[in-house]
Amino acid sequence: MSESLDVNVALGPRSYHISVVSHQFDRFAETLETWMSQSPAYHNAIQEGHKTAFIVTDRNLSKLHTPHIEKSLTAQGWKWETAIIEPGEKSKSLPVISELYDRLVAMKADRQTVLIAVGGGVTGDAGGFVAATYVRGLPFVQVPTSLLAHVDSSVGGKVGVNHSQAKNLIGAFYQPVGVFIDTSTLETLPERDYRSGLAEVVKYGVILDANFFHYLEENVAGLNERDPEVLRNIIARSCELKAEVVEQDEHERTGLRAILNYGHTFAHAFEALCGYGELMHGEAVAIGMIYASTLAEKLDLISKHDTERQIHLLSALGLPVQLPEGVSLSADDIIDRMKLDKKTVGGKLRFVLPTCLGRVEVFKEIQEALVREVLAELEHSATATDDFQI
Ligand SMILES: NC(=O)c1ccc[n+]([C@@H]2O[C@H](COP(=O)([O-])OP(=O)(O)OC[C@H]3O[C@@H](n4cnc5c(N)ncnc54)[C@H](O)[C@@H]3O)[C@@H](O)[C@H]2O)c1
Ligand SMILES: O=C(O)C(=O)C[C@@H](O)[C@H](O)[C@H](O)COP(=O)(O)O
Ligand SMILES: [Zn+2]
Repeated sequence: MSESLDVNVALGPRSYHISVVSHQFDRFAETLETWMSQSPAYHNAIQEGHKTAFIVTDRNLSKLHTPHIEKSLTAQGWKWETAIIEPGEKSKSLPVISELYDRLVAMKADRQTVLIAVGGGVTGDAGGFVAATYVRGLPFVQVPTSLLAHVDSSVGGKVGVNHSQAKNLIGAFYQPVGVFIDTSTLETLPERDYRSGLAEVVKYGVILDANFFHYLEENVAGLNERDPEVLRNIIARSCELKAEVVEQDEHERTGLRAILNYGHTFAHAFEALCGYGELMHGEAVAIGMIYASTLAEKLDLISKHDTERQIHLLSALGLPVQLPEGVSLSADDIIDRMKLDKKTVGGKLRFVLPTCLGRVEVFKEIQEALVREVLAELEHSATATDDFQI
């Protein structure tokens, strides 16, 4: 994976680059300066020599890859401070955000202080929310280190934290100045976190690209072995697909961007009800996609065979396709939590459902009774090919 690759996210004055490289952390600060110089909002900072950064990272990354970023910044004459948050979903919370604000106050950060999030989706979402809100906006750079963050969370500008009742309920749309993906970080990513990222990759195949779905089916072995060439292909294609959607509907106003939420209406309810961090986000999305696809079957939108292909691929990638053994959630609770989903309007649930592999639509008038049928059916079904436990 030596060649570098660049995906552009074209959003007018908020356009930015996603740079996909391998073993090139020593070039990070140089790349950052190039991006800032090209940005209409921040080119003055570099010209005037303001080179101060606030790094947000989690405790695991602080011992692995964050030191490379710090070293690169120092070599290029930057001053920086690092704030370390605890790993895991519980850090996507307002108390953690508040602690980060305190650190920025203590270092007398100003509007030219660059916030660099080094970590998985949790660090990117929480760090990004701080960047969006502190002094009404700091320049923000994503250095994603998990597969999920490479293919999804670092791109598109959704930042925020969870409410105890619902995922990502408090947040903003705030685009980064650039996304620096060094795929070498995947060498240290634990297995469960790696597989969680694969769920969002499968999602892109179902919602937008049947050929990509087929590519994933054909490359299960390479995916399971983290084959560098396969990884590079899936990261690049996922970023391209997400960029195309975000470019057309940055703020999820037309409904197009909502397609990226396939499986998430169920998934977010499961994550909140199981307790944040019990199910990984990607695991919940894998299960949620099968619930959504089953709902689509009931509406005669998709064939049983197409749901089975998803079950088969997700299972082959070591992902759950039903709630873990021992987890029993009431339908009332699930529907209650789904009503807090950001797609819900006037108390009516909206679902992103497949009409074939490679295509989904947003459906606004789904009978609650049908959703209850799916919840009841799948709670006791034996769809998974492997047992999965959290
Ligand atoms: N903003 C978006 O568009 C978007 C998209 C998808 C998901 N998300 C959010 O992303 C979060 C999930 O992200 P995640 O799966 O990356 O979780 P995470 O940030 O909790 O990372 C998972 C675990 O992997 C560790 N880790 C990360 N990179 C590592 C590496 N290279 N080596 C060793 N350990 C490493 C972390 O320390 C953590 O323990 C969820 O909160 C989800 O809601 C956001
Ligand atoms: O970027 C998007 O848009 C997505 O929906 C991507 C999702 O994978 C991601 O989990 C996102 O955080 C969900 O957003 P939300 O608006 O449903 O909270
Ligand atoms: Zn997601």
